[in-house]
Amino acid sequence: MRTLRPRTTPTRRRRNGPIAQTHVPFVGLTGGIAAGKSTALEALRRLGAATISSDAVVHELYASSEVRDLVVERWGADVAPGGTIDRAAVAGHAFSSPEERAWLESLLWPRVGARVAAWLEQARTQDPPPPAAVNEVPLLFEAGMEAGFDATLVIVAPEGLRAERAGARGHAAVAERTARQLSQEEKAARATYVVVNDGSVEQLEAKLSAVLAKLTR
Ligand SMILES: CC(C)(COP(=O)(O)OP(=O)(O)OC[C@H]1O[C@@H](n2cnc3c(N)ncnc32)[C@H](O)[C@@H]1O)[C@@H](O)C(=O)NCCC(=O)NCCS
Ligand SMILES: Nc1ncnc2c1ncn2[C@@H]1O[C@H](COP(=O)(O)OP(=O)(O)OP(=O)(O)O)[C@@H](O)[C@H]1O
Repeated sequence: MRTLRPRTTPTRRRRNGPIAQTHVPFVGLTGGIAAGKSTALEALRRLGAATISSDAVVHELYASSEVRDLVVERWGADVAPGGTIDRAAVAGHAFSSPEERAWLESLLWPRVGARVAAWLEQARTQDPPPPAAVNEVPLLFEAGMEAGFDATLVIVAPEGLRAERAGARGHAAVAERTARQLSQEEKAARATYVVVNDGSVEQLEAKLSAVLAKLTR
């Protein structure tokens, strides 16, 4: 995927002072299935960060006729009953073979990258600047995207808790998705920051607040 760093560092005029250089760190948030990525992203939003989820962008893209029509052309009208994409049906095709999965990823990832780049440019003009601009990207390391971020943050959770939460979700093809992902340990080893989500949401938020403090120090 493309690098999302801006070409210039924005400048900002302080209310009673000279022009200040600001740099809003661009943070990639990732983790395994049901580790708590979205819960962490929401907590970071409450803590003042600008946030965007690549999963949510993918879901928006399916609502566009361009993406819907390309998916229907490949896998047939059954994946969009009544003209609306059925993501479980798409998952059934996408995870049926590495070729089908690669086709879907090559369709979506460049479009997600373009939307995130536009969002980042906008987030960096916010006044006051947010403490960080955080992008939740499930396949951050698998896609080799880490160089595009100022820092990466991995959410990990005990395997049992994750399995329980993933089961409750009812996603299609969970085993096939997991097989395409690095293990939690591998993700954690590559990360700038690791947060263990093994307590309450409030405890998770406190740990994320400490990470934000380190980022902005
Ligand atoms: C397969 C799809 C239709 C399933 O939709 P669904 O609503 O069931 O799941 P959702 O999009 O919310 O994703 C949930 C989780 O599944 C896992 N997952 C999604 N896509 C992939 C993938 N290509 N490989 C491995 N795991 C994946 C991630 O852990 C993600 O957080 C959808 O995930 C998709 O279009 N994926 C391909 C694009 C992609 O790679 N997205 C992830 C990074 S941008
Ligand atoms: N600390 C926590 N306490 C209680 N429930 C939690 C906690 N963290 C996450 N959950 C719950 O676990 C489920 C999975 O969390 P979440 O959706 O944040 O994970 P995810 O990594 O984004 O999942 P996915 O891979 O499906 O996109 C959700 O129902 C969420 O509400």
